[in-house]
Amino acid sequence: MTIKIAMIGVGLIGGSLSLCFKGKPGVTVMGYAHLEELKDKYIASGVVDAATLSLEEAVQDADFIFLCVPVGLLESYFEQLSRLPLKKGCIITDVGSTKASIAACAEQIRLKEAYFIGGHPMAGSERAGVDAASAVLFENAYYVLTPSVHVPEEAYGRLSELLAYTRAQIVRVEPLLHDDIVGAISHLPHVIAVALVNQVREYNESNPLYKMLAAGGFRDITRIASSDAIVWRDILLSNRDVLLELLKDWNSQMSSFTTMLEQKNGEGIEDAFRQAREFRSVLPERRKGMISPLFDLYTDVQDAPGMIGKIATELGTNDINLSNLEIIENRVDVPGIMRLSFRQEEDMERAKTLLASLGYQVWI
Ligand SMILES: NC(=O)c1ccc[n+]([C@@H]2O[C@H](COP(=O)([O-])OP(=O)(O)OC[C@H]3O[C@@H](n4cnc5c(N)ncnc54)[C@H](O)[C@@H]3O)[C@@H](O)[C@H]2O)c1
Ligand SMILES: O=C(O)C(=O)C[C@]1(C(=O)O)C=C[C@@H](O)C=C1
Repeated sequence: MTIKIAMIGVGLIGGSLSLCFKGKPGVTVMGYAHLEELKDKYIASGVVDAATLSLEEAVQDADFIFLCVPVGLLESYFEQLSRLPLKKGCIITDVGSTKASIAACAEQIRLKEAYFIGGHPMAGSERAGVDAASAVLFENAYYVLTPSVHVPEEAYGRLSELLAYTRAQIVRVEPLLHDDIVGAISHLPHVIAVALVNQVREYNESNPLYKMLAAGGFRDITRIASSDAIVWRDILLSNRDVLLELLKDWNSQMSSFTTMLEQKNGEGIEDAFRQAREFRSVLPERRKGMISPLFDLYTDVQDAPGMIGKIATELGTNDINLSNLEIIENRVDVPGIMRLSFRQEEDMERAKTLLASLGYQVWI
C-alpha cells in the first residue's frame, strides 16, 4: 500500500512530522512551499521526498494533508483546499495551537469527499523553521485531535494510525475546551515570559548589569520568550477571548503577591510557594527519544567537566549500566544538578549506594 502525505508548511512542526513519516513503508512526503528558496531548502534539508510550489500538485492524490502554517493562514488554506480536487477519503488535518477557529471554519466549509480532523501536537520549541525540525520532537508527548461529529471513526482511526509514527499519545478533546486549557498552560505562559523579558530589557537600558547577572531562574522562566513572533501573534489573536479572561486571573494572582508583600505576610508567601511546588511536582514528565521509562538519580555537581568523567568511571568499574547523563543547571562557577538515568531500577539503587558511599549527595 502507498500513502502520500502533503505537508503544507515545512517548518519546525511540519518538518518534524515529515521526519517521522518519511522513509516509512510505502510513505512519500510531498512538501508545499510558498517561496522558491523554501522549496530548495526543504529538499536540501532532506526532510521531504519532494517539494513543489504548486498547492494543487502537492495535494493531488494525497491520502493525508497536514496544514502546518501559522494559525492566521489556516482558514485561507482550508478554503483553497475545499476548491481543489482531492482524493476520495483524504484526511485534512492541521497542527495549529488553537482549535476553535479552524473547527468553526471546517463547519462552515463542508468538504465533499474529504474529512477534516483538527490536531495539535503538545510539543514544540522556541525555535522555528525547517532547520529546527526533529524526528523525536513528539515522542511521549500528547497529540490532541478534535474530530467533529461528522468525522467517521474509520477516518479518525486512519489518522491515529499514521500518527503512531510520531510516538505521541493521542488524546481527543473538544475544540473550545482545548483552547481554554491550552490558553492557560501554553499561551498565557508565553505572554508572561515575553512581558518579563521586556520589563528586564527596559531596566537593562539604564544598567547592563541586569543582563550580565541574569542567571538560571531568569533563563528557565523565559526560554519561550524567544519563540517566533509571527507564529505567536497568530496564536494570541486567535485565542484572544480566552486570553483576556486568563489575564484577569493573572492580574489577581499578581495583586495577591502585592498584598502579601505590603502586609509582610510571610506565611502567605510560604503557602504560595508550597502549593506551587506540590502541583508542579506531580506534572507528568516527558522525555524525547525515550521508549521506556527511566529511573533517575540526582546529584550536585561542583565542577561539571571533571565530575562527569569521575562518576561515569566509578559506575563503569562497578558494572552499573548508565543510560543517560545530563547536567540540568549548568552555570559557570555555580553548582548544578546532574541527572543520571538508568534503565533498571536495580542499577539506580546500586548507583545511589555507591555514590553516597563516595561522599556524593544523592537523591531520587
Ligand atoms: N512552535 C511550537 O512550539 C508549536 C507547537 C505545536 C504547534 N504549533 C503550531 O504549528 C504551526 C506551525 O508553527 P511552527 O512552529 O512549525 O512555525 P515555523 O515558522 O517553524 O513553520 C511555519 C511554516 O509555514 C511556512 N509558511 C509561512 N507562511 C506561509 C504561507 N503564506 N504559505 C505557506 N507556508 C507558509 C513557513 O515557511 C514555515 O515553513 C502553527 O500553527 C503553530 O501554532 C507550534
Ligand atoms: O516548548 C516550547 O517551547 C513550546 O512552546 C511548546 C508549546 C508549549 O507551550 O508547551 C508551544 C506551543 C504549542 O502549541 C505546544 C507546545
